[in-house]
Amino acid sequence: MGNVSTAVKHCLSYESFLLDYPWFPRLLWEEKCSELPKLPLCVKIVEVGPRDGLQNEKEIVPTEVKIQLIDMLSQTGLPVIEATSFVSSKWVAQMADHTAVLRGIKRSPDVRYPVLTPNAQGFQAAFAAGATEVAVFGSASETFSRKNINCSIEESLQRFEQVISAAKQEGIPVRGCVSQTPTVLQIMVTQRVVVANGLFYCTYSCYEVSLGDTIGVGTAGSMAEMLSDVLTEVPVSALAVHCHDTYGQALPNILIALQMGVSVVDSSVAGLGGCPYAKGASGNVSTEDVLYMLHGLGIETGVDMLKVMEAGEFICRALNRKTNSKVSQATKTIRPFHSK
Ligand SMILES: CC(C)(COP(=O)([O-])OP(=O)([O-])OC[C@H]1O[C@@H](n2cnc3c(N)ncnc32)[C@H](O)[C@@H]1OP(=O)([O-])[O-])[C@@H](O)C(=O)NCCC(=O)NCCSC(=O)C[C@@](C)(O)CC(=O)[O-]
Repeated sequence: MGNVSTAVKHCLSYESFLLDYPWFPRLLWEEKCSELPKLPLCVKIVEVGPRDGLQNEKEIVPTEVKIQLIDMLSQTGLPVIEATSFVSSKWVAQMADHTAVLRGIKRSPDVRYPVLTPNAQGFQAAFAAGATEVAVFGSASETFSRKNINCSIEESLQRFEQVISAAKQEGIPVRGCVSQTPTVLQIMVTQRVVVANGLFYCTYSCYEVSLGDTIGVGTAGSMAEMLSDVLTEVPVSALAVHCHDTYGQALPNILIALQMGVSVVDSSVAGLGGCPYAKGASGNVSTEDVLYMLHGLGIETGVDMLKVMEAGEFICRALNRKTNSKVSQATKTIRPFHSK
């Protein structure tokens, strides 16, 4: 029955299924189909490589390299590319060239380019530089909030209110990002008591909230538990997931989220990344690997995986390092299956 279940899952119609299993009754096929978790038909990928990916680089990456990376990504079909962040250069020197990056890129009319803005000062600078979308970012952990943005969760929510109200006046959409906590236990506790409230607050004003497993310790089980809690407060259409791959769990975690109805996934070209204020956190899940999984499931993204791989090769060459994308590593020797 196991093989049949797999076949049911991958068959678009009973008729095509019958070609392999001519003896299988229609009613049972329908029953099996209704038991399977439904996956979204389309997924929106939010590319975070140029910001989350590069912010942790020790050597300052030249502005032209950042611009070329974003320009290459703009040609791949990605609908959203997080371009940079308007944070303090004393905190994250790598993002000090935010204005030059935002002004230097060739914007595609089909792509949105959100930038991170932690406070009103960041918003004003981003707006002056021509940002047309911003993102606020907070945390479900008091400790991480202080380490990352130097304030308590409550203070951060007040700052977001200022950003959101200024953005609204200018007609600029705001995304929200919520980072999780450093240990599994804290995650389980704070997700219930803080994230749900924080998210409710954010979704009130943000068009979408990205739930970050910042240090990549989540499992399929904790993702399911966290999402079912959050979904009691927030509609699934307002949620995205942002998984780091520290423990190699990012893809299963994303798959669980998809099965629970989430259809927006943050990822980073070549798996670049890590948060400067989350020690030990490895890169984000790679965009190439997410695309390979999604396309393998028959889920549309509108993104050309081979072009993303080219952008990945470009940035890895510029950084003089190997890609973290398993798909890119594998396709150096093996032709890709799902090369859409
Ligand atoms: C939030 C602040 C600015 C507070 O920093 P602060 O020091 O508490 O700010 P302050 O208000 O006390 O001001 C101190 C100085 O900072 C300046 N300042 C104040 N605001 C700004 C600004 N926006 N841009 C530039 N400069 C700013 C301000 O002008 C002043 O300058 P001074 O008078 O000393 O010369 C600081 O803590 C900061 O920049 N933190 C950045 C943290 C960061 O970028 N972390 C990485 C991104 S989050 C992430 O990666 C997680 C995520 C989103 O991807 C999700 C996941 O992975 O799960």
